[in-house]
Amino acid sequence: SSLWRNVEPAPKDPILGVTEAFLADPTPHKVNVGVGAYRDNNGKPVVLECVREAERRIAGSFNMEYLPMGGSVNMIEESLKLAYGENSDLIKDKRIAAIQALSGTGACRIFADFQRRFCPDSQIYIPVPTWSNHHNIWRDAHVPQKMYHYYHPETKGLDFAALMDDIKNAPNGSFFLLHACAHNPTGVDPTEEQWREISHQFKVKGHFAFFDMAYQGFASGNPEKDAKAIRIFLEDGHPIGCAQSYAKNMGLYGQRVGCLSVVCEDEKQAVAVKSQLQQLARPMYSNPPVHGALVVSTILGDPNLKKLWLGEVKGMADRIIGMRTALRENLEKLGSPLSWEHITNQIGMFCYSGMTPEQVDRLTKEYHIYMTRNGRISMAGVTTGNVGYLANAIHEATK
Ligand SMILES: Cc1ncc(COP(=O)(O)O)c(CNOCC(=O)O)c1O
Repeated sequence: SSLWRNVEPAPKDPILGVTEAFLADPTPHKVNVGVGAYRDNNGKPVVLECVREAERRIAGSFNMEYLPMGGSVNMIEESLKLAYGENSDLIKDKRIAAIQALSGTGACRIFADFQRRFCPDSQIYIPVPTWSNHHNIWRDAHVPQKMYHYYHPETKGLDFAALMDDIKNAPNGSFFLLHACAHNPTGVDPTEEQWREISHQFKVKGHFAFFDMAYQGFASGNPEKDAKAIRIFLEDGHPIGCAQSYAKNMGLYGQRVGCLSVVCEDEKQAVAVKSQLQQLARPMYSNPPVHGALVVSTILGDPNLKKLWLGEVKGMADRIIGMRTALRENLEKLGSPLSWEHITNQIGMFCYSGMTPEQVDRLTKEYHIYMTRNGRISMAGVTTGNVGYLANAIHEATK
């Protein structure tokens, strides 16, 4: 139609574009360490046994009626216990407004729209670098973005001093987006002590913390440990916001299951806030899908299935941690002149290798290894079968 003549092709998504290029490559020994999705040691996607068992249990037993606008009550309850703790007083006092979201992306987006609607003059401080889609989400919510220092290129670790300066220099009551664990793309997380200092400074400044927790359990293998940053902020009395996702830690990528929660002053405020979160969902997609939420609440609601899940999520984390060690050791065995300590210091799905876009291009052209041009390696794509090949290519490209 002539109406769309001025519609330009959208720019390629930096992450999904890598997968397209990988799929188009006919080379048999090609390696995909681009997309952030777990793969087993044969490079294959994994459906957790706890998920298959939950599916078996619910098969034929649920109807196709609409969920309430806020989504599955059971899934929300289980999600809040996971993020805030089994014995959280905030849950007991009904101070948390929460809705089922379309995975982590949906949770971030509804929050961004909520922030825009109820704090129209606010901005959001986003770490440098961050998951590329964060910029799109708050842009489309019309919330102006500011950057805060996070990654330190020289040490390939956290630039804590610069981070604290930005927190101190931001206007009082600023909104900050924080990765709860397994920072994407750097794999660099503050230590527990650093989180305590950040929380203290947020208190002094009256800043608002919005935690994006897309990897709880997937980082260390222990969901309680991976929620430590949130628990520190809660102990300090911060009224945080939190986006949860079951894409990675339960392998429910395509089921789009997540939860958005906002800590309120009291039950009355939580009821009001929840009703407004639902109002944002209503014109966007009306209500969320049934199946994935039922899988999550079946697993988390059954002690045996939850135990099975805890073992499986630890298994995924352990495999990745093992590949970090293997990649680093292979590079050191090759006599690389560079330090690769950051490969094992970093945590979660990704290793921020420090390779330049040109070096990444060489890996792709000469070795058919695919990763985003920022040098981020999705460790889930590394296997005992390709780690030697990958190390050799990285060594050749960086020596
Ligand atoms: C920090 C963060 N938040 C949120 C999300 C949202 O994930 P989802 O909406 O699937 O729950 C993701 C998923 N990232 O996708 C993998 C990649 O970077 O290659 C994420 O990394």
